[in-house]
Formats: sequence, C-alpha cells, structure tokens
Amino acid sequence: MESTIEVTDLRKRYGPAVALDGMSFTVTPGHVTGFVGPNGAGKSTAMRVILGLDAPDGGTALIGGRPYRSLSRPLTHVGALLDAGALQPSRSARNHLLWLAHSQGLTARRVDEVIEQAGLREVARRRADGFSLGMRQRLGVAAALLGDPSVLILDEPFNGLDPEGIVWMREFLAGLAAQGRAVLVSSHLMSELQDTAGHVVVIGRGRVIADAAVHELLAGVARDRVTLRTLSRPEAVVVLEEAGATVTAAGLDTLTVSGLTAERVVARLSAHAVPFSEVSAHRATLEEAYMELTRDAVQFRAATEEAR
Ligand SMILES: Nc1ncnc2c1ncn2[C@@H]1O[C@H](COP(=O)(O)OP(=O)(O)OP(=O)(O)O)[C@@H](O)[C@H]1O
Repeated sequence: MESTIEVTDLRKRYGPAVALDGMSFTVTPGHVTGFVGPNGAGKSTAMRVILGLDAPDGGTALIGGRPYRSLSRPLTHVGALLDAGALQPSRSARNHLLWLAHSQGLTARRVDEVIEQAGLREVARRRADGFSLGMRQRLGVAAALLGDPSVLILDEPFNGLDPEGIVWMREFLAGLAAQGRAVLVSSHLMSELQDTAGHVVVIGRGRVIADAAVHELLAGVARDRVTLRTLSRPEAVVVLEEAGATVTAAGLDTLTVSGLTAERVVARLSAHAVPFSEVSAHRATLEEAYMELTRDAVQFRAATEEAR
C-alpha cells in the first residue's frame, strides 16, 4: 500500500460549531509532517475523520488511496495515537499491548519488539494506572507501531513529556519517518516540531493556512534580519539607517537590523569605526514562522469580513 494520507475538502459541523471548513492536504512518506494549529482549530476532528471514527459532512480522507474503513487488518496499514489516557487501568502495559495484538492477529514477539522500541522494558509489567502521562504517550506510540504500519497518525504525542522525553520523541518520530513511513503529528505548539518536522500543515478554524516544507517556511521569515551587539548604539543606528536599514532596539546593547546582510552591517560599522562585539544573522524559528502566518491569517480574515 502506498504510504500517503490524502484529505480533500473535508467539512464537519457539530451543531453551530464548524470543526472542518473545506480542509485539504496530503501527507507523503519519508518525513514527519507537523499538523499545527491553536486549540479548537480542527486537528483532532480531522484525525478522527481520517481514521474513520467520525463521518465527515463532505469531502474525502484516504489512506494509501482508500478510506480507512475499507482497509483489512487496519493496524498493519495505519497506527494511531489519539488519546493516551484511553487504557484499561488494571492491565499491565504488556497485557494491554498483547490484547491489542491478539485482536489483529499479531504475535507476542511483536509486542516485545515495540516495548523495546518505545523504551518501556523496565515498566512493561507494571499496571498502566500508575503510569505518568509521558509513559502513557510511549505506550500509545508502542500500540501504534504494533502492526508495523507505513502510516502513523499521532495526536499531540508531546503532551505531558518532560524535556528529555520531548527530545526522545522527536528523534523517535524522525527515525520512523526516515524508514519511509508517512508520519502525521499534531501539536498546538510549533516549537515542539522544530528539528523534527520536514513539512508543516498549519490550520486555523478548520482550514489550511499554510502547507509547506519547513525550510520554505523558515526562509519566508528569516529574510535578512541581523542581531547586533554594540555599546555605541546611537552611532550604529545612524550609519546603518544611512545605508537603508531599519533598526530597532532589542536590548540595552542589542539592535535588530533588517534590510542589510550581516556582511554589509560589519562593513558599514567598520568603515565608520563604530565598535561592536557581535553581528549575527538571525536564525528564524518555526515559532516565528507560525506567528507570522497566523497573524496574516487573522488580518486576512478581518479584511474579508469587513469587505462583506
Ligand atoms: N464531539 C464534539 N461535539 C461538539 N463540538 C466538537 C466536538 N469535537 C470537536 N468539536 C468542536 O469542533 C472544533 C474543532 O475541535 P478539535 O478538537 O478538532 O480541535 P483541535 O485543533 O484538535 O483542538 P485541541 O488542540 O484543543 O484538541 C472546536 O470548536 C470544538 O469545540
């Protein structure tokens, strides 16, 4: 089966609440695709529709070209983590996985493999009701991997993880994608996806706001902003503005310069003998790209609503 997810013009309402408002995007194999948007944007609804747990009012969601419900032995095609809290509390982690595996004709050997992969060996025989949210997330990921699926759909897998757990999850997901799987990961925090996602689908109010490779998103915000540290701020401002730069204060001895490259900033300051201790090209973060995108979306919405 081709490892893709294709969502086309999905629509879904819950009474007056519009959860999906014509959402379309494609998830391709080989990298992690971040699925990002604020609370209530429609991430969980879209995932539930893709997994056949909710029927859309319109549109289609296909996995490898087929609706989820038409897949035989679905765990061998798609692994999902939707609600890490959904466990039988009295079962041990291993028994929970054995029960799931049994229902899909998978072996106990496979259960022990995923326990190992998810770093659960030490706690595998403990009752799941004593698990922290972080442990439950790992158990959820282990369950998603049982059928060795080529498509993974994970709703907020970073929730409840400590910093060490976040690093582990990032590397784990990147590794799964590098094996050629399509990996869709939702988060309401863009920063969680930094250094993990190769592609990002940003949504707001049930629609796609941006769908782009991470390097494209970052290039869009990085432009030529430069951070400058100098004890001669007034002099620096004058010589840089004369060269056409826009300069803003970013701290007592720090300026942010846009409109000139770092090389040009160094050349101007040196030519006018303005001392400085640091000039560095600004490395844009995904969070900044997200803020810029969602700000544009808010302005666009306000403008179109006013025009009506
Ligand atoms: N079962 C439901 N009944 C009524 N409204 C719902 C239901 N599920 C979702 N909604 C509404 O649909 C919209 C989208 O919700 P959804 O949970 O998909 O967003 P989300 O992006 O996953 O948000 P979060 O990050 O908070 O989980 C929200 O307005 C929500 O209140």
